[in-house]
Amino acid sequence: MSLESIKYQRGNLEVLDQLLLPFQKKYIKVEGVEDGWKVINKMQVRGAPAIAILGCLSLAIELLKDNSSDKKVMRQEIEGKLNYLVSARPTAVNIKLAADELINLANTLSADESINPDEFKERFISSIEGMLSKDIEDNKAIGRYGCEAILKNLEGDGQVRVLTHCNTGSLATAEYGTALGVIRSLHSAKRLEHVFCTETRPYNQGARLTAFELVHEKIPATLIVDSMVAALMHVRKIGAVVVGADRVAANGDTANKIGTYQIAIVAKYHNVPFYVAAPFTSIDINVPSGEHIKIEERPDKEMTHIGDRRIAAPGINCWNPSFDITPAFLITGIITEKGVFLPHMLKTLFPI
Ligand SMILES: CSC[C@H]1O[C@H](OP(=O)(O)O)[C@H](O)[C@@H]1O
Repeated sequence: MSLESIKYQRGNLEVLDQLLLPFQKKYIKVEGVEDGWKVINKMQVRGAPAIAILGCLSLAIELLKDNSSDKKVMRQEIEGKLNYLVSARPTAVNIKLAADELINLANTLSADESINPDEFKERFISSIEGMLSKDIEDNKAIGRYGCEAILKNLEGDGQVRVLTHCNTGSLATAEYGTALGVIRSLHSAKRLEHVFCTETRPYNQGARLTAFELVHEKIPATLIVDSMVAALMHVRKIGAVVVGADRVAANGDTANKIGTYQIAIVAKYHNVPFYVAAPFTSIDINVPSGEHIKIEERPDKEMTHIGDRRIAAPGINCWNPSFDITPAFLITGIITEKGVFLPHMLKTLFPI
């Protein structure tokens, strides 16, 4: 059983505080949208899909307690609370797409006179609860397609070494993960020789979270420092790189954890296939290319300190973008729950 980032039963929502991992497993109660915004903004829960699911579930928790009998008031409040949740972190698109869909649903339910306020709440909350199981289903499909794509480059029935960056596993999604889901699928198929995971400074999603998930499931893995990727590819044959995504633009340019871009450059130099694993909920067809994606900048303290211990000279300036953009030409394929696509083919998959 992989680690659960989000625990939900109707009326009760808790998140695993990822700032304390891997040393302490502590769940925090989320009682509404204010709590939801805070745990996302502080990165106690993080990962594009998990952010969207947790944010929307925090609204469901609040709506369940709402005794309003006026659908129009409920609809208005829903829109305001979803827009507030979207503001917690700007780069990942999943929560924005989920908010747009839920606002459309609220408008439809509000306008339908055959639906009373209780039915409105029931249908709205059930729609949010469906996000959990759909995300897990999507991740399993991404795992299958990704496993197939990576193995088709291999002769015979050998095993493959894979490199991944940041955390894209059960701690970044409802369960199983995206890029780490592909790795889980390779491992289940007994075709995974080894995983190399980068520590992913400054938040250390790799050293603290991915390493935790891989050790937890006894998947053979080695942690490397972010600056070791080129040296590793020079001395070891890496069969593929697979990473996640926070927002994929219409032309396939991909915003992902800072450091992804340079890994893609090194992979291109070493002829290593470079895959992005992401559900359709991470694809923003309204954004034409990567330069239009807002990159979140995080507090200096995340760079100058590890926990409460300062590791950088006091007074030094810092630049702390949380993501970078990998241009589509460096990406071999985008692994989704509907199949693997060449980056430039994405826009053909969406109705005009
Ligand atoms: C499937 S998670 C996608 C994405 O989210 C992570 O960013 P953060 O830890 O800052 O939320 C990382 O970029 C993952 O690749």
